[in-house]
Amino acid sequence: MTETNPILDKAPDTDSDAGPDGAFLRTRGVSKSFHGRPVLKEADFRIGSGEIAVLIGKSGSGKSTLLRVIAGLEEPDAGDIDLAGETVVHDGEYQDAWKDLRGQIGMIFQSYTLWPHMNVLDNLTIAPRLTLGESKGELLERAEQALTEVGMARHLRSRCTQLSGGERQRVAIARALMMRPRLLLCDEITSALDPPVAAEVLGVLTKLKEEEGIACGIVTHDMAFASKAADRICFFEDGLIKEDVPPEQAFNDPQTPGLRAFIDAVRF
Ligand SMILES: Nc1ncnc2c1ncn2[C@@H]1O[C@H](COP(=O)(O)OP(=O)(O)OP(=O)(O)O)[C@@H](O)[C@H]1O
Repeated sequence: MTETNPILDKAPDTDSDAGPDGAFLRTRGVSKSFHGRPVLKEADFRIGSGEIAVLIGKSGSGKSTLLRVIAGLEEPDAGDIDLAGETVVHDGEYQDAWKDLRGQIGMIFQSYTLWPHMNVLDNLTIAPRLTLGESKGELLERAEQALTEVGMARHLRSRCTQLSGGERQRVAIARALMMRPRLLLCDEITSALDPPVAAEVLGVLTKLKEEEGIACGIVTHDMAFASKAADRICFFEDGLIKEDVPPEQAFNDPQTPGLRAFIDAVRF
């Protein structure tokens, strides 16, 4: 019997959903100001399918804002965003393709944002129940599959208040998987976790990129985590990416003065 994956069976083919340069996500010249103060200044960024790009940089440099703009939680003022080979934002304006493709983006935050009074199954199924109109049976199967992906299958009926921080973060990843994302954006998801637990979360993300071809963008201040997780380190400074290199180069041979000073300051 052929094995099926209910999460991915309905997702687009990984090989055919990237742009011409192989990037699943690309931002070009994305700008965003808050109260007249520019936070993103024509930021160019890309993530390929099956790749983890880690954004590092000083606090307040605009890393989270870039993720939030990509996720559609903040509107860009200008610039283009391509997703799965389609332009979803052009010159700061959402295009028709955005409606079809926005569901391919999942975002996870440091604070888990799980409903504490609900059990794990309810936390996983509430959004697809409200938005996809799928049957309980289908959703149960998907929830089991998503929890298996993150090594939490035995916690289907656990209350979230009974889970440790690392377990909650894995449930938060499983919840994002319920919506069948092809792009996962993670904002400081390990900063409340101790190193062994952060390593478990890293294992989950690595498996998702390698086995499912998910594109993953991570913002973190944890340089040990960044160096292990990243295929590419993107150094963010003053509203745009100043250096985009493999982790070995970022940490051992940074080219720009900004990244050199940053790495010296945070050396672990
Ligand atoms: N909704 C908002 N309204 C007003 N200002 C905002 C808003 N979101 C972000 N900012 C401001 O934009 C700047 C960049 O914030 P952002 O959170 O993107 O930085 P960051 O690099 O992710 O920082 P950190 O590493 O501390 O999370 C900050 O000065 C922040 O106060």
